[in-house]
Amino acid sequence: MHDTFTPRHSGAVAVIGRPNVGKSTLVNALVGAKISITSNRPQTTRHRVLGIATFPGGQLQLVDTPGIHREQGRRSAKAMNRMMNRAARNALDGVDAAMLVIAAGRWDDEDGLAFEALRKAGVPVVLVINQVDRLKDKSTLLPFIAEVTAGRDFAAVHPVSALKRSGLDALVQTLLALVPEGEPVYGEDEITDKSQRFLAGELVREQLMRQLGAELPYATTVEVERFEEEPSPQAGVMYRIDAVIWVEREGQKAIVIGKGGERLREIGARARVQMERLFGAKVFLQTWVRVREGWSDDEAALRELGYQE
Ligand SMILES: Nc1nc2c(ncn2[C@@H]2O[C@H](COP(=O)(O)OP(=O)(O)OP(=O)(O)O)[C@@H](O)[C@H]2O)c(=O)[nH]1
Repeated sequence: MHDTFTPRHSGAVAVIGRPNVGKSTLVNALVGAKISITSNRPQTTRHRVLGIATFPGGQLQLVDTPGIHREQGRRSAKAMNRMMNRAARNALDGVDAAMLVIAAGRWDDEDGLAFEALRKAGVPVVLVINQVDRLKDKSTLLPFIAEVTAGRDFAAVHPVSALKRSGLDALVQTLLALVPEGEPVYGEDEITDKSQRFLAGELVREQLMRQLGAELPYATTVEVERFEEEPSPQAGVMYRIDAVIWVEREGQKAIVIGKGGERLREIGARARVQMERLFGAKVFLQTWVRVREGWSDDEAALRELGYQE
């Protein structure tokens, strides 16, 4: 009740972490809907997706930043440091706080460099230790926290499980306290600044990654050619969605389609279920695979297909 008299807070929070630690799962859990795609294949996230999470105490605009903490191959520590500082400055422009997400029990030099870059950019950093549900021996958690936080001034440390949604309330309270006082920037029922059309494409891409795994050609993208909302006598509205999966070679097309078209059917069927859940309406989805040679090297083609690095 007395909440009415407490000022609300609102601000942007960057989500940073190595591939596969669970950033997208965390954003989805905080927002309460599926807006950022997840798979167990590293580097799933190619676009910055802003998740909007509104609570009684205020609103967090979550920026999923794939760039800053990417595996940099065998570069020297110095070059890597420079790159991270640059990436941090760009990605962090205008954010009020950052979450450095790690997986419980795992911390490496790259996490240390990311922390330094964040501190240099002047944002408070909350350490989010995700996947605590996977720890076999829970007594290892406290020594791990002690080791990671030694000499590093994190604004707060939160062990969580994004998958099981545990520890998230406390994390939200911390984040709200770190962002400035202010009224929500977005409406209460808004969950992302991305269009439904964009999200539909992402859900197809998620199924491609899940179902093809290592077989998936790197140069694959999804273009939503048609996205139409129609009145439906039974269900209010329904959506007609046509999605094209672009690959670079005929051989890759055969892989995506599968024997007798089985794989493509399965990809479409599962993506449709996810879309219906997200949009809360019936979806008719058609998917095609098309070949366009060399698109991944062609900047104009990339822009046309909706890439924004
Ligand atoms: N057990 C467990 N698994 C988790 C948890 N959070 C995420 N995962 C799993 O970890 C895998 C990677 O999760 P993502 O959310 O895609 O990871 P990400 O950090 O966004 O990955 P990129 O997009 O590649 O940067 C998925 O299979 C998730 O289901 C957690 O709290 N516990």
